[in-house]
Amino acid sequence: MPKVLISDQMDPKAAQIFRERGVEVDEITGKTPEEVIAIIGDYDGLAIRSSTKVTKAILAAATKLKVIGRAGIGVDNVDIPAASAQGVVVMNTPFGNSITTAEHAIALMFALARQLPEADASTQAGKWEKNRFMGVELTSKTLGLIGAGNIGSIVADRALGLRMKVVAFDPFLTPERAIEMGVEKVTLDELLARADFITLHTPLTDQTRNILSAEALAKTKPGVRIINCARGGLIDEAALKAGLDSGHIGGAALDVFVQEPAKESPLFGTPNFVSTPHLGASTNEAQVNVAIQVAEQMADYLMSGGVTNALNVPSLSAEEAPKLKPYMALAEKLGSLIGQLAHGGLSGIAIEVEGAAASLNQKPITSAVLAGLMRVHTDTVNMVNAPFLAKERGIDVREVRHDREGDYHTLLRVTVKTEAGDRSVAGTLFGDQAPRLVELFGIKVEADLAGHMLYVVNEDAPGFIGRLGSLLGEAGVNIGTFHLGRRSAGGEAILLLSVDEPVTQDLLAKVRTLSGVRTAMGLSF
Ligand SMILES: NC(=O)c1ccc[n+]([C@@H]2O[C@H](COP(=O)([O-])OP(=O)(O)OC[C@H]3O[C@@H](n4cnc5c(N)ncnc54)[C@H](O)[C@@H]3O)[C@@H](O)[C@H]2O)c1
Ligand SMILES: O=C(O)[C@H](O)COP(=O)(O)O
Repeated sequence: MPKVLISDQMDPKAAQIFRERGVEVDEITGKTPEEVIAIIGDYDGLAIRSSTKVTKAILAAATKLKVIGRAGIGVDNVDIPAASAQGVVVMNTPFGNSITTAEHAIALMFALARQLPEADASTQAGKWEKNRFMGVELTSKTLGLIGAGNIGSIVADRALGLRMKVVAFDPFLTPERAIEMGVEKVTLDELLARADFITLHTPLTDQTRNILSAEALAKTKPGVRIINCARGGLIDEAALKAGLDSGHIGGAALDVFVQEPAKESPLFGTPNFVSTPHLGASTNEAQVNVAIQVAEQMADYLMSGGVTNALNVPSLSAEEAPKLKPYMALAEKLGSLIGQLAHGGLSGIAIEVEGAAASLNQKPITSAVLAGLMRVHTDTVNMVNAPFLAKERGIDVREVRHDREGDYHTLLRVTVKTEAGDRSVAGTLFGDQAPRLVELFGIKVEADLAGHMLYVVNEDAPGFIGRLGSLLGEAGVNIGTFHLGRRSAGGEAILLLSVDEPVTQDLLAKVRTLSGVRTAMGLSF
C-alpha cells in the first residue's frame, strides 16, 4: 500500500480521500527540514502547501518518493529540477483557490481605498476619528494588472463589475484574450504611468523578481495603491517602504513577503500599509477544493499511474492510463533493446506510432522509450526524468505519428541516430496486450522480449542452428523460446533466444567461435 505524508495544514478531506483510495496517510505538520528529512524516506507521496520547502536535501532523503502534490498553485517552494532529475512527479491544483485569492486582492483594494484596518483600530480604541479617514472611490479608477492568468482574469472581471477600467501587462496575453477579458493590453511602463491601483498576479520567476523595483515604482502615478497577493519578491520591499514614507505611494497591501513567515518588517507600522499573513487561499471553500483535488490526483498517480496537473511530466488521465499500459511496456522494451544493441554516440531518436497507436497520447510512450533506452546506462531513470536526462545528454527526440495503415493494426518504431548510422526496431501488441518485437534493424522477426536473451547475427547457412543448439546444450544452457529472421536466403540472419540464466561472457566467447557468427550478445529485459 503506498504511503503519503501530509506535511502542511490541510483540510481533513485530503486524508479521508487518501484512505478511501487505499493510500496510507500520516499527517505530520510543523516539522523542521531536519525532521522532515528524518522521516521522508518512508513515503511514496508528499502532500504540501507553501510551508514545506522541498529542497534538494529533502529530495535526497526521499528515496521512495514518487509524487509531490501541492494543494495550491505556487510551486516555488519545490525544487522542480531536482525532483525531475530524481524522477518525482510534481503536481499542483491550478484552479482550486483562484477565486478566493482574487477576492482577497479585491478585499485588500477596498481596505486601502477606505483605510479599513486603521479606521477599525481607531474606532475600537474609542477615538471616533470621522475626519481622519477620507477614502477614494474605485468606480472609474484604473486598475493595472500585472499578470493576467487565472487569478488576474478573475480580478479583472470583479473590477469591471465595480466599474473600474482595467489595463493589463502580461507578455503572454493575446490581443484576442484581452478583448474577451474586457481589458486593455499595455506595456509595463504604460501601466505604471496610468494605474491608480496595481495588483500583481504572476509567479515569482527570474523575469518577475522585483518587477516593481525602485525604478518601476518611481514611474508610478503619485498616490498609486499597490496590492500583492501573488508572491513576495515581486516588489522591492525597501523601495515600497521609501515610496510610502515619501507619500508618492498612497497605500500598499501585502499578503506575501520576501521572507515568510514575516514576523518583522520595516513596513510594519508604516501609515497606509496593510498586511495579511499569506491568507490569499485561506477560505473554507478553497481549502476543501485544493485538498480534494490534490488527494485525488496523487491517489490516481500512486494507484493507477494517471497524471493530472503535473508540472514536469505530460498529463495522462486515469482512463487513458490502462489503455496506454501495454504500450508503455512495449515502448520500454523497444527502448531497452535498442539501447543494448546500438553502439557509439547517440545523437537522436525518433519514435513513430502507426495504426491504433496513432490515436493515443504519444508523450507517455516517448517517455517510456527514453526510460528503457537510458536504463541500460543508469538505474535511476524513470518515465519522469528520462526526457530531462535525454535533453541533458543532447539527444534530439522526435515524435512521428502516421495515419497510414501498415502490416500491423498497431505499431511502434524506434530509430536511433548513432555514429555508425541509423538503427531501427519496431514492435506491436498481440491481442492488444502482449508486446512483440516484429522488426530488428530492418529484418522481420517475431519475438517476445523478456528475461535473459541471446542475440546472434550470423550468415544464413544450413546446419547453423543445429551447431548453436548443440553448443548451448553442452554448456548446460536451457532454451526457452527461439526466434529467427533473415534479410534474404543465404544473407544476414538473426537469432533471438530466451534462456533461463543470464548469458555469460564465457558462453558468448564460445558462440563467437562458431563459423558464420558476426555478432553475439546477451540481452536482458
Ligand atoms: N497569496 C496566495 O495565497 C496565493 C494564492 C494563489 C495563488 N497565488 C499566486 O498567484 C500567482 C498567480 O496565480 P495564477 O493562478 O493566476 O497563475 P497563472 O499561471 O494562471 O497566471 C500567471 C500569469 O502571469 C503571467 N506572467 C508570467 N511572467 C510574466 C511577466 N514577466 N510579466 C507579466 N506577466 C507574467 C503569465 O503569462 C500568466 O498569465 C502565482 O504565483 C501563485 O502562486 C498566491
Ligand atoms: O500558491 C498558492 O496556492 C498560495 O500561495 C497558497 O498558499 P497556501 O496553500 O500556503 O495558503
